[in-house]
Amino acid sequence: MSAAVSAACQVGGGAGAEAHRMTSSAITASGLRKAYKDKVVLDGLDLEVAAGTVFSLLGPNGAGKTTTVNVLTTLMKADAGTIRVAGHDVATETKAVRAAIGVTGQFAAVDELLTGQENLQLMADLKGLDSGQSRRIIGDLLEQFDLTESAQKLSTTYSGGMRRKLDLAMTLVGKPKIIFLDEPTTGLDPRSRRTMWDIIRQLVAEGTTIFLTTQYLDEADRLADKIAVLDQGKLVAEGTPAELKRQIPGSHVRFRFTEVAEFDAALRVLPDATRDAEDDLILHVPSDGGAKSVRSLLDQLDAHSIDVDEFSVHTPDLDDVFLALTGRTSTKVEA
Ligand SMILES: Nc1ncnc2c1ncn2[C@@H]1O[C@H](COP(=O)(O)OP(=O)(O)OP(=O)(O)O)[C@@H](O)[C@H]1O
Repeated sequence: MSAAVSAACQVGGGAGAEAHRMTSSAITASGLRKAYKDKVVLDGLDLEVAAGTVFSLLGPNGAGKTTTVNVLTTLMKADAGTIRVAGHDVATETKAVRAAIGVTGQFAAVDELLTGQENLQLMADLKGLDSGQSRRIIGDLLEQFDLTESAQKLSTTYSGGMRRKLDLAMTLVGKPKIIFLDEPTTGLDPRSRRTMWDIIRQLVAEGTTIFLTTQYLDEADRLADKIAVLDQGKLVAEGTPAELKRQIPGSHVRFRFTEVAEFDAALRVLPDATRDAEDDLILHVPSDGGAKSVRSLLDQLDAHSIDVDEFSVHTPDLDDVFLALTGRTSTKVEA
């Protein structure tokens, strides 16, 4: 999402200027369709995001995530389908939708010629806050985002992490009920990423709804109440992280042997074992991965004097889910 897009949405938000009707669904979309000429990008999408939760939209590059966000945030018109955001129809109540949402893009909407404080002040002025209100809100946000010390410095001197935090802080000036976060931690170091996660959790604890697109599956795993996987314009799976993980083959223990003879013997002793596709000294044995089951497998090998070089327990993560559902490895996993 471009800075212009991000800025347009932020400007559109209005500090609670318009009371909006909040239902238990913050966002509902049904039959969403969008095509660029004859290329269908969203092919009858249905979405439901409960208020006060984190909803994560995952998908490979080009799946249609940004198009979905653009349509939900009024920046682009859908070809068909109905969408309600914060209780308002996106097609006919654009202003009310914009007043209820904030959008933070991958590319910061931060003005580099201004200091951190001035950027926040600009947002406060755009929202029409009086000076008392804006001083209090800006002070609180600078403190919450650990930016107080850098507040008087030009934002061009900020690190990537600080700019993203400032970008999100600017979105929060208007106290949006629903925030669209487009890849909020891409390129951040692990510490900044954790700070961002804490901020997101705190926002949700206060009742904000977060619509998160991310290329980090572990991020969706940690933050999302519900995940939807988009592939070629359709949702191929939807559920809690645990539900999605249950949809794919379960955990297993991986044994490595040093000798082919040991490997062959183990294959005879452990009837459920299967060969690794790439390494002919590795076996996989289905298991819940618990200490008891692993000990029992090791005891069986021991009883036949079979030496194991090393073993590891593998439980499915969202990467496995993504691979199983889309036939592609996702994206990136945090180091
Ligand atoms: N303005 C446009 N005109 C034509 N095709 C477009 C336009 N915008 C996007 N597309 C195409 O629509 C598809 C979906 O794009 P979109 O940006 O929504 O995907 P995405 O899931 O956000 O991808 P990424 O993870 O790479 O950002 C892609 O194939 C893209 O090339």
